[in-house]
Formats: sequence, structure tokens, C-alpha cells
Amino acid sequence: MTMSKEVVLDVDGLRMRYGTTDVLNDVTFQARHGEVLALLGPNGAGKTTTIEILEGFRMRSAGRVQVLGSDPAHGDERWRARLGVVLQSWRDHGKWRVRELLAHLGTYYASYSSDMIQRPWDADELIQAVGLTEHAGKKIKTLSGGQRRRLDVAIGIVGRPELLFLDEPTAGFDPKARHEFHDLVHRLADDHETTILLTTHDLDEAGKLADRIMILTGGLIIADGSADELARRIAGEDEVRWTHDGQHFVTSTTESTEFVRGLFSRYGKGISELEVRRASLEDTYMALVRQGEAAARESKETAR
Ligand SMILES: Nc1ncnc2c1ncn2[C@@H]1O[C@H](COP(=O)(O)OP(=O)(O)OP(=O)(O)O)[C@@H](O)[C@H]1O
Repeated sequence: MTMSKEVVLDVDGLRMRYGTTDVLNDVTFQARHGEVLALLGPNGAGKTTTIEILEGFRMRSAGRVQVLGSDPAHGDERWRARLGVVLQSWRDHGKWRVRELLAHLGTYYASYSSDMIQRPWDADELIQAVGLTEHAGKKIKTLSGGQRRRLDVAIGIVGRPELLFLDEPTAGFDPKARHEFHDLVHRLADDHETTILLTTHDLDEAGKLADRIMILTGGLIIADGSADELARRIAGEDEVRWTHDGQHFVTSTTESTEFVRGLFSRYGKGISELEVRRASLEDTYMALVRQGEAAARESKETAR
């Protein structure tokens, strides 16, 4: 097996119960070295819970979890140094300056440097990579929300992690910052072969960044694949609109080309304002979540 095929995240039958409420019922997936995975799901689906379990911040109720070859419930400092985590905004140390803080946090990783991976990331190079060069000397409390979020990302990657967790990384970013962040994620994955698991509610972002999209709902991963693979799972989603004899029509079909050919052979020039809209990732996502929720309801009723 080559390095690029190495499994770095291996989750099998993960369960999480808060009190009497089951949040994760049977979450199973793997991620391989250098892959970018997006975890999507409605509010409260358990995305943060899943990520926190993988990071070793939360104890699971059941299931097998291996992260970089270790069980996160028993991960040691050496293991932790190989992970990068971007959670909530860095609120402490408001009086620290950007470069100062990153250089300071970087010292923690120095003893975990290896021939393969030089740790930490040089503070100025890192500051440039996240687009904070102009603000390197500023106190953290004077940064804008978006600049702080960039700093959060820098803090998450200062140790040159092999595996990076990003929980809603671009919340609060303006379009330019979002674009630059997407470039950074591509560079981390392509140049540094960082494996990345991110959560987002932005489907466009998931489509752009992720090799694979996983949809979590009803305590299960109900879909796992590239944006195209997920779209192919949802049949009948192309929407065809047209006008005939002054009347507007709309229909959904899996065979839009065939359908349009039929329309023209029947009505010829009588057809106008023809529009074919292919399923967007949002349509696919909504359809898959609806299916997942219906299946979860059904299995609850059967269990009663
Ligand atoms: N410490 C806790 N104790 C009890 N219930 C919790 C706890 N943390 C989360 N939950 C519940 O678990 C469920 C999943 O929460 P989680 O934050 O993992 O979801 P999420 O998918 O990240 O949601 P969002 O998209 O809103 O961020 C929610 O119903 C939440 O209320």
C-alpha cells in the first residue's frame, strides 16, 4: 500500500448518546491520506460531536475509532501534535500580537519535528499563507472578525498537522477571504498532503473544496461520495420549463434530453422559453436529507 492510500481516519459504528438522546447511531467512514472531506448535515445532526470525538475532546458511547492509527480516547501528546484543530474563535490572549502568539504556539511543536515534517511552520511564512501579513504586529483584540478567523486557521496549522479538523472555518468570511481560504485548503491538501475534515453549511464551499462529501442526518452518514456521485444518486431532478400556446409548463425528469426531443417533435416551433435546470448540489443535499429523515422516522416507528 502506498503512502497516498494510507487510512488516517477510520470510524466504525460510532455511537454517541447525550443522556437519553441518541445523537450518533452508527457513523461509519474512512478517510485516506491527503483527502479533503466535507461533513454536511442539518443543525443539530451531530457534526461537531463527531469532530470532537475524533479530536479526542469528547468520549464516545460506543464504536471503533482510529485517528492516525490511535484511539483518540487515549491519544498522547505526540499524537496530538500531528493534529490541527480549528474550533471557535481564539478569544483569549487579546493583548498578544499575531506574530508573537503564532511564534509562541509554534514552540510547542518543535520537539515533534521530523525529517519528513519540519515543525513548526515559520511564523512569517504562515502569516503570509493566511493573508495576515499586514496585521502581523497587531494585537489580537484589534483584529476584525474575518481576520480573527484567519488567525484561528493559522493557530490550527502552525504545527503542520497531518490531519486538520475545520469546524465551519469560513463562517463570517467575506467573499475575498473565502476565496483565499479555499486556495489555502487546496495548497494544504495538494502541496502538504494534509488530510482535512471540515464541516460547513455552505454547499458551494463543500463542492469546491471536498473530494468527498458526507451527509450526516438521523445519526447516520446517509451519503458519501463526490458531488457528482451524490447528484447521480438523486434521480428525476432535472427541471424542464417551457411555454406552449402562451401557457407555462414545468416538469421534472431524469431524461431531460429525451424529453426535450419529444417536445420538439410534437410541437416544433410552438415551443418557446425552454429552460433545462440540472440538479444543483443544494437540490441533491435537500433530497438526500429528506430521504434520510424519512428513513430515520420509519425505523423509529418500527422499533416502537
Ligand atoms: N454536551 C452536550 N450535552 C447534551 N446534548 C448535547 C451536547 N452537545 C451537543 N448536544 C446535542 O447533540 C446534538 C448534536 O449537536 P452538534 O453540536 O454535534 O450538532 P451539529 O451538527 O454540529 O449542529 P450545528 O450545525 O447546529 O452546528 C444537538 O441536538 C445538541 O443539542
